[in-house]
Amino acid sequence: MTQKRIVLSSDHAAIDLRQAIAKHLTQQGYDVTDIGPVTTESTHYPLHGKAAAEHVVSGQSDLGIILCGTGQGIMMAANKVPGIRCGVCMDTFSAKMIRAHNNANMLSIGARIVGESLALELVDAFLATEFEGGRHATRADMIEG
Ligand SMILES: O=C(CO)[C@H](O)[C@H](O)[C@H](O)COP(=O)(O)O
Repeated sequence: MTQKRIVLSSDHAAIDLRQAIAKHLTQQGYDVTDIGPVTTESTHYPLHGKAAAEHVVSGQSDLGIILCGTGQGIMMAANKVPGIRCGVCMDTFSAKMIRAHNNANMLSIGARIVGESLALELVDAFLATEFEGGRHATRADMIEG
């Protein structure tokens, strides 16, 4: 099944890259919900990671893409929400594999590490890949605890 509804969020470190991703996905026909923030005023990544994660687990979006300076802090915050499996990716192989093997429902990107061109490739790889299930479902289920 194609996952069409995508929620985006970030902290202040990733506003421009997040908006470029939103434009890219909208052009491809995805139903994008960008929950901000919209200014570069300093903010707190845990708030935005949690808000995007709750958008996914509540069923308002199928998948989420979140960003902060490194991608790490906002990923940690998202993963605290039960039902979220989020990984930070800097290469397209990982972006595919967190879907294929880990059934990740969120992707995190570090805007102070990854440029726009690679970020769009990461997003495309993540969204184009389906979970393979089988032995990977057994393992993904074990993560839920
Ligand atoms: O990368 C981050 C967390 O993993 C966030 O972007 C933080 O905001 C960063 O650590 C600190 O950024 P700041 O602009 O120096 O406040």
